[in-house]
Amino acid sequence: MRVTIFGTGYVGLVTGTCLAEVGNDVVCVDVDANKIARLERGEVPIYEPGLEPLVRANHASGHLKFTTDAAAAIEHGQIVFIAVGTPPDEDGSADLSHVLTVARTIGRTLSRYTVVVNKSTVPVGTADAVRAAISAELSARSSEVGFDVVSNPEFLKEGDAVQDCLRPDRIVVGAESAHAVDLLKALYAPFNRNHERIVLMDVRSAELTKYAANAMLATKISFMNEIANIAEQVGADVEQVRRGIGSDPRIGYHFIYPGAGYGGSCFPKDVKALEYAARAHAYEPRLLSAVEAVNAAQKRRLFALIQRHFGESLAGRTIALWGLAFKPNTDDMREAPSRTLLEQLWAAGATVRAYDPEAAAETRRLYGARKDLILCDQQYAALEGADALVVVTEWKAFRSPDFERLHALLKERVIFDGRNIFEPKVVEAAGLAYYGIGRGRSVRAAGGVAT
Ligand SMILES: NC(=O)c1ccc[n+]([C@@H]2O[C@H](COP(=O)([O-])OP(=O)(O)OC[C@H]3O[C@@H](n4cnc5c(N)ncnc54)[C@H](O)[C@@H]3O)[C@@H](O)[C@H]2O)c1
Ligand SMILES: O=c1ccn([C@@H]2O[C@H](COP(=O)(O)OP(=O)(O)O[C@H]3O[C@H](CO)[C@@H](O)[C@H](O)[C@H]3O)[C@@H](O)[C@H]2O)c(=O)[nH]1
Repeated sequence: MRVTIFGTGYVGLVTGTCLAEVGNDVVCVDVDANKIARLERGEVPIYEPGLEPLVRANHASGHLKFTTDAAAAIEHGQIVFIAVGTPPDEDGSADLSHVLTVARTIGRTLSRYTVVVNKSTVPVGTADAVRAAISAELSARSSEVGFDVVSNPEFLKEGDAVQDCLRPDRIVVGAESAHAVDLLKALYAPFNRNHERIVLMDVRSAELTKYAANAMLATKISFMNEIANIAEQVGADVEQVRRGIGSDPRIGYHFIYPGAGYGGSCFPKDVKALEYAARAHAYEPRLLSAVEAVNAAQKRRLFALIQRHFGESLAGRTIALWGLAFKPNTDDMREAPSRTLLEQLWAAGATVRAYDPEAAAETRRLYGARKDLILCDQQYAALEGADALVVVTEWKAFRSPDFERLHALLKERVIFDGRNIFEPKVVEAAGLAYYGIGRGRSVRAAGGVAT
């Protein structure tokens, strides 16, 4: 099939590449000429495991093309995907300007029946707005070309994006047109072989399904962070509690890891956008507000533990950070808990020595050169001259460190484990003080309950 994808970010590039991989002819279009030039040279602008070789192979075979020429791209596609950003506006609502710009471009160019598929995360009613924007442009040039608008939200996770796209656990399709449904079924057939993954529904329900999924996952995390904070106060270990509740299949082991708070480009913005939409429809979303408030406080938790350990002033202290990306296997720093911690540490006068396997360049782009940030290219180099180690992102390489080396390098011999990846007893046996998230017993042993 001939497919066009607007937007070559995480969603557009991964979707386009996976569709090309199964034999479709895909044209990816972006307004960012620099990004397109890099992709043309075989450079993938994001770190996403497994993506670069697939992009290169499909580009070389001619199945995957990149362009800034929107009109030519629209001409190409039987199916045109919209996969552009929907960032939060100042009031928390989803900014639909990129989506609607693409819709207008489609309306100005369309010359034959096309199925327009919205993959961006958008509030309920956006498909109607996209349809209206295309229709207005078609009427302006007295064109009667037919088209359908379908909602097909994306559920891929950064760091696992290629696998999620090649092996989706569900493909939500919200459509009113039987012809559009048939076309999408045919397009997704290679990803839908072992059992039926397509969940068909009406357009508005599909739009809401995306927000419901992210809000549910964010709720699980905030719930668990709340339990962790209670565990800390009452002297229980949330890791034992996590295993105790996860074994109940109604609860499950997924997405109940407490930590430094959820970040990334999706959960924070999507919870806010759903809250905004609820209020716009005269419903007060009390649970969503609490999910967000718990998360905002959780992002400040590590700093509270560090400050309590060192006393009021951190001026002159050097803190080593392992992990800057919002989660492992990505270089994405959007809404990363590390950013809250960095900014709090700097405001308190501390210097940070940080190591992340992939996010150093992004950190440099965000913060520029500053003398209270030293980006190290090796995980133990971050510890040189540092008072304490803070684990912010649970990269695999951090899971089994050489604790004797940590003991030798750290001046104050204390570890703040923001992802609970270490066993407190093992750390303490190596002569280091241990603070985790919600691990009350060791918090007490190390000098008091944190508030
Ligand atoms: N990142 C994820 O893991 C993820 C997963 C599921 C859904 N989503 C949703 O998918 C959408 C895209 O997210 P993303 O992370 O891929 O965004 P992104 O910011 O990585 O990429 C968006 C791309 O769209 C391009 N763009 C903007 N306006 C354009 C236009 N008029 N024409 C062509 N290109 C244009 C930008 O230049 C950019 O390259 C968002 O709504 C997001 O919420 C993201
Ligand atoms: O038990 C957990 C699981 C995750 N997180 C944090 O939650 C955030 C988001 O993680 P994850 O969901 O793995 O990454 P995303 O790439 O943001 O993916 C989410 O957001 C995407 C964009 O909408 C959706 O498509 C995905 O289904 C959804 O998982 C990260 O900061 C994680 O550290 C926790 O704190 N505890």
